Amino acid sequence: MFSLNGSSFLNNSLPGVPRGGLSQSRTKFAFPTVVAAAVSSNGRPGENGNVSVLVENNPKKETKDASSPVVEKETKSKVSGGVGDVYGEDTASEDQSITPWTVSVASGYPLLRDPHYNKGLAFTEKERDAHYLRGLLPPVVVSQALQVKKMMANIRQYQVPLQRYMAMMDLQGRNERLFYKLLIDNVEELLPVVYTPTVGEACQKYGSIFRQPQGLFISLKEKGRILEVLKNWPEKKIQVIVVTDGERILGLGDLGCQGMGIPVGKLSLYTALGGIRPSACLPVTIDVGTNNETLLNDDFYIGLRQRRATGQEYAELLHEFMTAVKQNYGEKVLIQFEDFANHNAFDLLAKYGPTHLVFNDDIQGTASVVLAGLIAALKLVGGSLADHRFLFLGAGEAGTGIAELIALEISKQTGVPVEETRKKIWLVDSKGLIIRSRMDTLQHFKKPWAHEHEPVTHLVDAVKAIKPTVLIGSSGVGRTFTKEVVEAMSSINKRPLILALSNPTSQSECTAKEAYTWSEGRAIYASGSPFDPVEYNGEIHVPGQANNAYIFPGFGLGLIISGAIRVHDDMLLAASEALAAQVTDENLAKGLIFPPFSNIRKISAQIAAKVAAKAYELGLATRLPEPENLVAYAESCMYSPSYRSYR
Ligand SMILES: O=C([O-])CC(=O)C(=O)O
Ligand SMILES: [Mg+2]
Repeated sequence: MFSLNGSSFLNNSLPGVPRGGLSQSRTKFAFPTVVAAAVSSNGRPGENGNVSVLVENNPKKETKDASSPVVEKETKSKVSGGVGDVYGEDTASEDQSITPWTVSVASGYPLLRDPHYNKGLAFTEKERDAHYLRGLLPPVVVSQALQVKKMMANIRQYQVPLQRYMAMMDLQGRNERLFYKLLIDNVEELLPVVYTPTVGEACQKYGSIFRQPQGLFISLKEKGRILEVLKNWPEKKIQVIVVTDGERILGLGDLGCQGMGIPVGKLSLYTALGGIRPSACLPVTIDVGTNNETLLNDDFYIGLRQRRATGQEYAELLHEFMTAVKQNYGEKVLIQFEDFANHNAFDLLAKYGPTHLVFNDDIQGTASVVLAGLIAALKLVGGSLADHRFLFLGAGEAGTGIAELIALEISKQTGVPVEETRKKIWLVDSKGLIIRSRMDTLQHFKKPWAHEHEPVTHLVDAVKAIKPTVLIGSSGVGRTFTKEVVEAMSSINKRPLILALSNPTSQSECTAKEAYTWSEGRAIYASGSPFDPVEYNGEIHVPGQANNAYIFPGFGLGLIISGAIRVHDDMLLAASEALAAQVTDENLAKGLIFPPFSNIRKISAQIAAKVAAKAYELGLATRLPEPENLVAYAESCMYSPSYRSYR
């Protein structure tokens, strides 16, 4: 698509195209060779309400001669009662080639089918006249507020979470602004639907519930052509890409191509919670195969039916992708790696950190969120971070990422080198406590955590030996904080801090109820997936949700508004401090070490401001001059889902 700029064009018809669109005039206008759109300054057709005329077509692979007007070919359909079949579509047999070029006009019927501009029953009388909608809608005109009310009532009727998810995805594909309005206004209720935990089940069943494709699929078949594939995406001004290769979806393992639900879900949070425009978000799934036998044998599987490519073949595809992204979208596009397996996640971050604006949510996002929770929790348990001892179950992306950020923060606070502060932090993996004697066989990202100690195999024994004040689960394996483990934590600490981070709910190390019951109401508990409040001995305990969703949307917004070109660890620390500062005494009194999600857009603006300030301080920001009030600036940049008026 190329843009025809100029304001007069926005208000008038395309040359040769009657106002009101091609759909009403197909017999007069055949095979337009011009692909044109009313494009506003942000590259999005009519984003500012200029939806007068939008024509898109794809005559690239034109097989017919554009100069021979098809209209003159008197083809009469034999299928549907002799209606003119000017394109020969109905009369062609199934094995006959025809050109599938389409003409869509953001007016009349196609306007109702375009999720970016559709408002459904909220189109005003004036808009119905101006955009040829008369008769295409029932007479009533309703407000967006009423549409929200109706959709929420509809969604609440579904008892099965996956049905709610599908209803939300359908809405996103039908009326984007209404989708975001719903999500923003009902964030606490709908986050678990479009995101963790339901998105996990959606990915597991993605093939069977697949309807409209969402996002960009880049498979081994596209090797050598990734730049071309990026150009197929309809939006040109991309600011955030979330990419997965589906190898470690939440704690559910390898879901191959069906991991697409994750980038789609994360990006809808970028918009709803962080205010990034939906048109600037690009979900990507890289399909290099799957080692999941169930999926390989599933008729409905949507991905490549082969085992995962590894080594050079994998690295080359990823490198082509990273190069093409920078070439197509420039230096300032944020690439968020999501749910890659450990063996690739660390390497990708290390490899592309110096050359691209990359962020690994599972390593860095989780770390920043958990550190924020710990900083807030200090007000309940006392002392400084350096006074605490930390024990992790799980030494993968989340575990080692959190551990490193804690060590870094303690080092900043105390001036003690990070090599020393790491000694306050112990990790247990599937083979037991990570200790010096295991050094030779440890993966590189575990090595900094190998301290001097006797071998310990079981978590409960590690708790007894290390005597941690904080226990963090990040192994992706559910039900591992047993009664014995929680009791051991509670016998050592007056207020044991227990974080069960693995997702979705089925993989949680222990439930909120278990943590409160087994600690006799003393635990300070937060989990990756949400749990309801729990009553124990007449007292209500509210579990916090230690989920990345607190940080990445605001973090990304901060990078974008400052025009940052690289991510720096100090930005993660700044984000943690900004989030921790949002936890009120009232929250803490309920045992909550994270603020409620209901305030998340305000929180995101605070995080964005601190991250942007750090980018300026570090000389990594390119948007100059630095805005005076970064919070106000962040807020002013945020997308609002209210309908625009169409002239
Ligand atoms: O998606 C979430 O809820 C958090 C996350 O990144 C993960 O568990 O991989
Ligand atoms: Mg993740």
